[in-house]
Amino acid sequence: MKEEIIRVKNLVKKFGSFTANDNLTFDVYKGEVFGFLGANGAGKTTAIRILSGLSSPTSGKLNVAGFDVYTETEKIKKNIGYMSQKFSLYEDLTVAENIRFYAGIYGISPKRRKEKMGELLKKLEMEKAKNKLIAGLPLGWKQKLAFSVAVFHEPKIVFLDEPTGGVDPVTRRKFWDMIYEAANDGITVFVTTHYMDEAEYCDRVSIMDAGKIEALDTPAKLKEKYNAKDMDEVFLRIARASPNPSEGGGQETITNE
Ligand SMILES: Nc1ncnc2c1ncn2[C@@H]1O[C@H](COP(=O)(O)OP(=O)(O)OP(=O)(O)O)[C@@H](O)[C@H]1O
Repeated sequence: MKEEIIRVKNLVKKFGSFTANDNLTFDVYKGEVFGFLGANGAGKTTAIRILSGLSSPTSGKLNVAGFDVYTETEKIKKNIGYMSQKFSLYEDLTVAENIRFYAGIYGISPKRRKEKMGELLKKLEMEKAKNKLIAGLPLGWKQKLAFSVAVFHEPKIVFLDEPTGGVDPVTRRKFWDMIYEAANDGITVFVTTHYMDEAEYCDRVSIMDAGKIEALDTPAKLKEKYNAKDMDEVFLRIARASPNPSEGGGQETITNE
């Protein structure tokens, strides 16, 4: 039996008279890798911020990891991890300082933190970079570390908002190995991406356009339904460019390299 770990019913988020999330209804199952796709400005980050307890919905019924998004945001924050392309690590702190900082936020004991930090640095092959400032690290390393820090406290769900932006395909593939590893450990992965090859790696994919979910299914079923050879074709049939290019809009689908 599939168990819903995220339940969203009729989510509406308005900014003034503008509707960024227009009546979204969907569930995410425990342990799945759920792709949350849409063109720039479709409303993905807005929904992720709400699901992470960082912003309030205008209306709708939402439950994340067993907690209500209106009244139990602190509990939600303890049970999730969050990584965005724009905000993740502190550039002016070292690798070890960042790990310590996030472990502290999530209430991990110093003993456990020490053990886990050793394991993590070994796994990432970053033992020698332990005392280096984040600012000087290659982007691919930063992303791997940001992801590891986001799941350091073994959350039930990790939200990844465009985690692989700007890195080469090989680094992206390696990043996805880490995503699968987390999913195998039982962490539900909720991920946004503009890379359509990554959409193929997801168990299920939702595609948003102008604040609405236009399609939601497995990549195989979506390709069948839209008679498309790949997810890039599916995406282009569904998603349009943002209506307001000054808000970072415009189509930005990145196809398979
Ligand atoms: N705080 C805010 N106030 C007003 N409008 C906002 C606010 N936050 C987001 N928006 C608008 O809501 C819409 C959806 O934005 P959102 O960032 O959720 O899109 P997105 O799908 O994540 O896009 P991208 O792929 O570019 O990250 C955009 O038109 C954006 O300008």
